[in-house]
Amino acid sequence: MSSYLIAPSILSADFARLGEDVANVLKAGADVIHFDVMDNHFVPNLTFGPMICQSLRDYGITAPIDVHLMVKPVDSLIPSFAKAGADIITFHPEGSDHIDRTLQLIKDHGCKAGLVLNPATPLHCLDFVMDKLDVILLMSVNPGFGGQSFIPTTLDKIKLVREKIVASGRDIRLEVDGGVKADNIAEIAAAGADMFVAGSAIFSKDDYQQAIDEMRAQLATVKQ
Ligand SMILES: O=C(CO)[C@H](O)[C@H](O)COP(=O)(O)O
Ligand SMILES: [Fe+2]
Repeated sequence: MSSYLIAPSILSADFARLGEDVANVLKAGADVIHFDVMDNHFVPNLTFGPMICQSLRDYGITAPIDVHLMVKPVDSLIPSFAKAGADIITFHPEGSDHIDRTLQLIKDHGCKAGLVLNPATPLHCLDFVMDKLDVILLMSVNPGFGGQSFIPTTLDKIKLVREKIVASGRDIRLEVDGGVKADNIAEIAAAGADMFVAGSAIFSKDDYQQAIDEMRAQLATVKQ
């Protein structure tokens, strides 16, 4: 399996000084910036769009930006996020009328593409698009808010998705989002995840580096 990636979710960052906060979390050792886009329709909350992504690039953020689209419909936002500097774009199958077409649209715009499955969304929608997936994101909370508790049944789901990825023979990231903390990250990795979104567990701490170091120390205990 490839190396572990830690992706702080800026949902819990300080929006009044976002560029500085993102730069600080990267300096503290984050690998990827997770960018939660909510539309107050697909999920009951409203966040930010492509202009903010572009602002982070203009501020000088060069790290990969992982855009998690919790919107419906999804297609019309993809070209603007690609233009604004997204590297990875993931969406929920419920947000697209034509999942294969949306994945292709993301790839045609030069980004890595992924599907996001809510805790109760079954795995079958992955079956005929594995060849187009760069990332599979499993939600370990119901989407819409940071600071929720990890739903334990996600661990079995991670194991099943890891089996599917191995069977596909492809290099697909298995990302987990929601309630990830230093005290459960090892268990999540042992189940088969290799990319970890953490919002409140990092941004609520005064010392981001200590929070990320603790997660990496836990990951180092996992047998691969
Ligand atoms: O997609 C999300 C919520 O819909 C967020 O990425 C996620 O909840 C991160 O926050 P936390 O680590 O605090 O749970
Ligand atoms: Fe997210």
